[in-house]
Amino acid sequence: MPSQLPEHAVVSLLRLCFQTPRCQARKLCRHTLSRSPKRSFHRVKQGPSGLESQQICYTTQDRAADERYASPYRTCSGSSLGNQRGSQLPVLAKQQTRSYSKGSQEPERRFAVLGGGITGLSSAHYLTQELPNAKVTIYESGVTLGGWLKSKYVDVKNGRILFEQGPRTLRPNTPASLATLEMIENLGLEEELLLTSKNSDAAKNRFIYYPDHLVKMPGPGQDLYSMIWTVLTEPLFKGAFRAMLELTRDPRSRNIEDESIASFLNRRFGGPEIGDNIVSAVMHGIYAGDIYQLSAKSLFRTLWDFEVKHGSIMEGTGAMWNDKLIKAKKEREAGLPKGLNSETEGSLQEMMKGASVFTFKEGIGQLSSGLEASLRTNPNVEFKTGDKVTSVEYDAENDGISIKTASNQTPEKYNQAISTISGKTLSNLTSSVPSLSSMHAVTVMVVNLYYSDPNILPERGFGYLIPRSIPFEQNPECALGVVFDSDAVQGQDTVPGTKVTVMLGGHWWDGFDAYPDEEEGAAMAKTVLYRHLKIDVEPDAVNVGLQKECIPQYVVGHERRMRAAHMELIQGFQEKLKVAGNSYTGVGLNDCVMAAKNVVLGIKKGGGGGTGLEGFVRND
Ligand SMILES: C=Cc1c2[nH]c(c1C)Cc1[nH]c(c(CCC(=O)O)c1C)Cc1[nH]c(c(C)c1CCC(=O)O)Cc1[nH]c(c(C)c1C=C)C2
Repeated sequence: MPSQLPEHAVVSLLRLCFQTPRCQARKLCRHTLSRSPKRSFHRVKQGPSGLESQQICYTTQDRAADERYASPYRTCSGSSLGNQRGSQLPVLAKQQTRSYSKGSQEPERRFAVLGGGITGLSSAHYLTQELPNAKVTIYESGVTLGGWLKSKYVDVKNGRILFEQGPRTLRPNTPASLATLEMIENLGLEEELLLTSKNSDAAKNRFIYYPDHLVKMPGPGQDLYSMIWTVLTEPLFKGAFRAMLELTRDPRSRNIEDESIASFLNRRFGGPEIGDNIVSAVMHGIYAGDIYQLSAKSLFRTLWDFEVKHGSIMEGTGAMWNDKLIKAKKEREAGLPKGLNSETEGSLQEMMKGASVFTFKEGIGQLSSGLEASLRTNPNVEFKTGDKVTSVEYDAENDGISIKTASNQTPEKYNQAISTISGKTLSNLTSSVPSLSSMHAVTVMVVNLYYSDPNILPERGFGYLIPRSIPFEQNPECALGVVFDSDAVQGQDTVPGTKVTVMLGGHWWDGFDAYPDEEEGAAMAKTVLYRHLKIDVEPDAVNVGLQKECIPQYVVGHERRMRAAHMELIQGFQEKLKVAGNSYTGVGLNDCVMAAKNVVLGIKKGGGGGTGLEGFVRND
């Protein structure tokens, strides 16, 4: 019996849905939630950094021991590992920075980078690499750098464990990952990498909770018979066979400029089940967002284009697989290993070919701390932290940018600036980009839990997601999903055990003006784990963080809004202000690094250099 049969068309479609969008792209779709639990929690305190985030951690052995937080590895509020390492300027293993270009005769130019998160640090990195005579000032309103990358060690009995409050892993084998891998090599961080194998449980097993149990998603390596059995017997796949008729449905009318993911899937698959049950879960796991608001054109670009180009999504998917098979055959005939060519041989890319995801030995924060450490050794780079930018204006006299901060009302002048702060925040600093003012981002409460028992999970895998179709009574906590961290990444903790992260809120908390506090969040997470996984033991360590407005939502009309913002940046700033970051061209970490690189390459190329949003113009 063959164990690796070619993938079924439906499975191919699902995998496409699981791809990180390579989004390029105002009408806000009507909020069609059948339920919107407007619970009121008491207001949380403001976090100390510019990002509105708040954390508390305690162990069940010693919750009240506040003095624990004196240790940098245990400090809760904003002192992530990455930040802590960076602020002490550690000598990273093999820390080195190789130049991309040498001996440049470039005139000295002053650049401002707004935001000290991963996009800001990457932008500064590329500016120093590509334009060696650039003087770079990084503005960060918080006191620490690294943005949403928040890795933190917590002491537990007999050892320490790593908790991630933001992104935890990166995908290595996507076009967007190339820039990140190149940057990792450039920073000399290769030896710090931790890879999760494609053969691991985490790579093979991803679950959706529906209606009252975990259902394994069909994926590579699964045999066709068990896939068919799952699709036939699990209520999760209701509507899958009707979905086959997609092939026979007419493509959309040219008048539809964009629509919500729910509307797109409903139209193509003849009912809401696939969207509400499967796709809504996946969108919870990437955007913590609502498929009735998120843009199909922006986030499902490939499928969106298939509909028009091939007449149906299924036909497009078939054609795509055919092209892939032809390409693989050609590569085989040329004697090259799968997916590689002579340029990638021996590189990190080759090393990554067996990996499903990767991170660093001391957490994802090592990337930002590595960048920060490298930038701090560069005399051309200046950091301005703990000071809020209050205005960004076009400086007509010098054809540049002038920036004011809370502590300095005398404008600082720059030749150009790269804004990596959220689109909405930027629109509040200038009257020239009104199109970004309606951008919205969701808030997620992230609850990390550690149990010393390594065998309490009923299944091994990456974790599970919870679709919108789970009734409120069964998910009053508004849980989005649970990551099985101890399976997803191995090698970061010094003691065995089970580590999970429960994510709460997202779009379910849209419109809330107060959120659960840390104790409530911890209690809610434990209730979720009991209801879904029957975990009834107390965790040995808990770490709760409220990540305010952490994931921008690319809602219907995102492309049009980005095109308008592009024009506004040209008109209002003569292309001297560029934008990059998760508000625009993808919410993933890889997307952010790639956006930073593209913006800097645009500047290097000369001319206007673009705005960072020119892809939306070409894309239409
Ligand atoms: C349950 C909530 C969330 C989980 N992760 C995130 C949320 C809101 C955030 C997130 N996850 C991904 C991204 C994109 C990052 C990138 O690619 O660099 C973000 C911002 C990746 C991702 N996670 C899942 C999928 C299908 C993807 C797309 C890329 C990929 O295939 O890796 C699934 C997933 N996320 C979570 C769980 C529990 C889960 C699946 C079981 C947690």
